[in-house]
Amino acid sequence: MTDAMPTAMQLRGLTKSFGAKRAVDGLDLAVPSGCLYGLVGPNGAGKTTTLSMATGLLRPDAGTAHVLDRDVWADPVAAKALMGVLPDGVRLFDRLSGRELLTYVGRLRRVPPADIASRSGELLEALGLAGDADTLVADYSAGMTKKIGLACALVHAPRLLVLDEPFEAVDPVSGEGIRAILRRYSRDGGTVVMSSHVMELVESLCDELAVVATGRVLASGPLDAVRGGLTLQQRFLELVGFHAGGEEGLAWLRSSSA
Ligand SMILES: Nc1ncnc2c1ncn2[C@@H]1O[C@H](COP(=O)(O)OP(=O)(O)OP(=O)(O)O)[C@@H](O)[C@H]1O
Repeated sequence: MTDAMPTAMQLRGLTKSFGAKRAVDGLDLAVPSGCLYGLVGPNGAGKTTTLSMATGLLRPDAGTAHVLDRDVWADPVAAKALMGVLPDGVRLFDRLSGRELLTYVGRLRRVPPADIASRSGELLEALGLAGDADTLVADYSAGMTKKIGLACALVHAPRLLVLDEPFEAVDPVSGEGIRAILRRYSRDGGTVVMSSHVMELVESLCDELAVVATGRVLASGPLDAVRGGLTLQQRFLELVGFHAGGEEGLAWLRSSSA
């Protein structure tokens, strides 16, 4: 990382409401180039909405999003060419096999055909999908679908990867494979922004992070600075507020009352 490198992702005052619900509330974020950046927060914190606005999938009500100095909403073609995105819950063309889907995405991204073939083979192998390369994506499990989505995000060798819950539904062996891919990608100068609920994962993988709740950043920066001597789990609970109790009203769940 050098001072000359542009900030990989810069969000300023991002805001989005759904009806009366303010999902993202003037959110600022600066992700340095070359780092593995985690976005953590409780359910409904606004992580997916933020990443959708940052990647050109959802138009903000206010604020700006830049990736590598390109304005995502003023110059979407240039900005999107620099990014690989694994969105949450977006449908893939699932009547294609894994290999066909990668070929399709590679062609859309103008990757030369010979490179698409070799990169697809390597990605399918690295993600444990080689044996299902010719199976329809519609017949993939949730974890396999996540992995082929990640392969699609990588096939054009983007400079910035934006991943919404990349480890969700993924088994531990594949998870280790994905970590290795992301570490290598970052070592080679790529930047990763990923959301996750798994604190141990963020702690072991990410250099920097932001804790988000109710659409705002509660804390951000290098991992050790955010943790402040605690585990990330402890610091997270401290920041978002842990409400113990509430289980008193569930007495009917006791199996002995059946
Ligand atoms: N399309 C939508 N229409 C209405 N409300 C929405 C929509 N998308 C998100 N929201 C609301 O915006 C808030 C933020 O949602 P978002 O999906 O961004 O949170 P999240 O941090 O990604 O949550 P999770 O960790 O549960 O995936 C929530 O209150 C959610 O109900």
